[in-house]
Amino acid sequence: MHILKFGGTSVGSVESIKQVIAIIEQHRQNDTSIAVVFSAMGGVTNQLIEIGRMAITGETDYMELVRRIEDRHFNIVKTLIPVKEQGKVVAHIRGIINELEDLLRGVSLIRELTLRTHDLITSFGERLATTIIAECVKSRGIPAQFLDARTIIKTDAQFGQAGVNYTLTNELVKAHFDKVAGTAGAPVQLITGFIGSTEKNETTTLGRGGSDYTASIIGAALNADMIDIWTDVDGMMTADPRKVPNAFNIPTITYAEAMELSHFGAKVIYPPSLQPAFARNIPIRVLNTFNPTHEGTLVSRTAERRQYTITGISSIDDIALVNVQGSGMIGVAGVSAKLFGVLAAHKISVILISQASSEHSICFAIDPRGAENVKAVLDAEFATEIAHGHIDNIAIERDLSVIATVGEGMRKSSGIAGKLFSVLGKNGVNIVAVAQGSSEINISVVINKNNLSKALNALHNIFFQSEARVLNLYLVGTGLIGKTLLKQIFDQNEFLRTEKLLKVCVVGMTNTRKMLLAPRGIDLDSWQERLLTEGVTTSLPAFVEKIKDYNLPNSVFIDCTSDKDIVQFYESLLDANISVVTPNKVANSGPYSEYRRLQRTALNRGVKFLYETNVGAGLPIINTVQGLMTAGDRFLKIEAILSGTLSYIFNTFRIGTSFADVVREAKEKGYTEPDPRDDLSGQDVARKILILAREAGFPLEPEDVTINNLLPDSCLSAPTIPAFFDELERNNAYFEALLTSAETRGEKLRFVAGFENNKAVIELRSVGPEHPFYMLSGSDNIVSFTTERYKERPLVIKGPGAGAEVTASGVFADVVSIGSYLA
Ligand SMILES: NC(=O)C1=CN([C@@H]2O[C@H](COP(=O)(O)OP(=O)(O)OC[C@H]3O[C@@H](n4cnc5c(N)ncnc54)[C@H](O)[C@@H]3O)[C@@H](O)[C@H]2O)C=CC1
Ligand SMILES: N[C@@H](CC=O)C(=O)O
Ligand code: NA
Repeated sequence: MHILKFGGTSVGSVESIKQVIAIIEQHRQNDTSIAVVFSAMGGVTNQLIEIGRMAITGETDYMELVRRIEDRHFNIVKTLIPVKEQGKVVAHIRGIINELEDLLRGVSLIRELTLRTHDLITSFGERLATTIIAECVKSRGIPAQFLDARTIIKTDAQFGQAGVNYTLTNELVKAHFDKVAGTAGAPVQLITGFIGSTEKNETTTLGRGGSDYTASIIGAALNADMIDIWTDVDGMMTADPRKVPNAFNIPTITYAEAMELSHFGAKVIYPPSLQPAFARNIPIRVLNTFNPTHEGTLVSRTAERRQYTITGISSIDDIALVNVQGSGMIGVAGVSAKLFGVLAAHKISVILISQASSEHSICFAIDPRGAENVKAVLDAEFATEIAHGHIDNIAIERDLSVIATVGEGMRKSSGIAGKLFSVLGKNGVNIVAVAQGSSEINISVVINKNNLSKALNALHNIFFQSEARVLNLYLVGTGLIGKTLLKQIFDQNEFLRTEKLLKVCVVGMTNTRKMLLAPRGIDLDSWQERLLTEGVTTSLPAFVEKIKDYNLPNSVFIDCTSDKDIVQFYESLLDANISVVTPNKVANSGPYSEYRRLQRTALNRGVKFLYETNVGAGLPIINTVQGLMTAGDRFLKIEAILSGTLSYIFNTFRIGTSFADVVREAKEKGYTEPDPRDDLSGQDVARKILILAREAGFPLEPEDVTINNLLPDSCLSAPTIPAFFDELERNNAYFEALLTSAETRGEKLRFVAGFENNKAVIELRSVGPEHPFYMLSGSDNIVSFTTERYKERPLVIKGPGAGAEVTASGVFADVVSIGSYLA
């Protein structure tokens, strides 16, 4: 025997009922013997409750609502039952509605609605729906029979949530089905869900999940092979898809997992109502009436081997935490008995409990609507202990959520809690309380409500690993480097997704004109167009505020500008657990205290502040220095060529050519700063040697760097970029003279930065063929580190140190390393 149960949405409309009939026909064709349980048409139970309420208050419009229910049912008859049979069915329905109307007239006369009558009124929903569907099924030539569950499910008289008399019920169910099996044609039993009756034949209802309960009771009594719960979603999902867009279907789940998940708000099924089936080890499938070929979710005693260690993540979005604490609780037996005793006596349901082994405090989560009441109750109950100072005041904390990570797989593997706390920590989600039952299949954490979505998505992303981890990027600056970076991300995304399980998603971008924020991602093959058409006028403060508001997990802010003002936002971004990656040297080359503060903030927040491209573009210079420092080496001397622009210029400039033109070429090749005066003035190199010295452990200030000028004063003081180029033209002879003097000695011009004995000096030198800096070409940078461990021969890094591709690539590598760190 196979039991099918269809919920309210499955029987809510003409179309869905057609679908239901098709599913029943399918089973008949497959020759499975079935019994089918139905809920009321979607919304009808609530309408009946409302009608009852109106009837006692004497509001007469309730008849209008009754008419609406009647019409909805008549409409099914008119569309799904052949005309010649309609009269009979309409009369039948009318008869049932008359009975309801008589009952309501009684209620409105005596102005009283007992729970008993309330149950009777609500029973009409299932009775009407099942009656009609039975007629529809029969009119299709399928042998079928309406079965009023009140004749087989016997309960006590606890109206509203009646307790089932299993002994009697099981007997009646078996007897009925035995009798049906002996009947010619063995008609399919179409059964009203949700209702039963007392021994005195008074109508009762079975409480929450009532129709599932009916299916479960009958399935258990008949020892069914399977129970199918037909609903309007493709089974249970790894998380609520409204909160976690990447959630997906769970093919198999155990009873225990289903129970834990549903306690934490996953509402597809209500497992307590399936208890009779669980007890008999009857598998239950959750299926979608509107997508009947989908495999749905199989709930059974043991789940098959899983790909993931956890099965699902669920949450209760709004809870309050009650904290009872005090020195008088330590080692005193009976405090928790008293506490939970009084909560039970006041019918206060506790969602989660946590007590540390110090016994100094117990905290528990409750529905926030009851928080005031709980406080009053506990204040009264513990008045003496509070007065004597044994217990501090009872404290209530609000605006919290609880997230439950559930899975049988957690029982056997270590590191799950570590992963969970680590991912929340790296995303700046503070954990207010934790609970793990000894069954080990649920770890619950209480967090601030405003972090709920971020936490759910971050956890889902990390635990369901075959799904790529998402990095959410916000890019400021879509100039040379920014644009190249976007292109590189676009080209590399597929590789990162498949090979590194990393999904890099650009969710915001801005330049000086327009900004665009799109938490669902911006397509990188058309970002220019989107920024132009959908972007709004740039406001950096607004952009940053929005980033914080979105509170997306694994967020990275990328500054691809050379702007000085933007730097002021770094600290607050890091503070909000957003990593920062930048080629912009401004932040790291201001006052030492500011440099230090950013480092500290990132460290304290567990996020990253990365700037490999501050020195030597994509060359691994900063990482190398940091690596040596971490390993305890000490820096003695740094000597370097750190300007790609100046390297290019001195490798290209020849007597008889225009120095200004060579500078223009460097700019066109993407080597210069947005303002090339920064390069030629030595400013850019000064920043770099300062940053290197700081990374090497020396707290230098900008004024500790001496720049021996390369340019004549008139060039240095040029007020605009065009004026600067004019001055360069005018001073061509000066540059030729520099070059000639070097060449006559067989040397080359090099703009060298040096750091030794706490002093940094930058100057133009001419070096001979024996010098390691002689053999450079193009935009090459070179840096030579003499350290305690690299004393005899220095550690040297050399290669192109400027240009769009190599710089963007260095920025990209920083971004990807954050992806690995977060994983
Ligand atoms: N070119 C190279 O080889 C290297 C460059 N860098 C650094 O990369 C950074 C970017 O350089 P480029 O791309 O060449 O500059 P760029 O001038 O081509 O682009 C700068 C972008 O930033 C935007 N921007 C500037 N201020 C802004 C603000 N306040 N709000 C929003 N957007 C703003 C501009 O609209 C533009 O889109 C600079 O800091 C530079 O020092 C670092 C290493 C190497
Ligand atoms: N303008 C810089 C670019 C890298 O920082 C240079 O020329 O080196
Ligand atoms: Na670098």
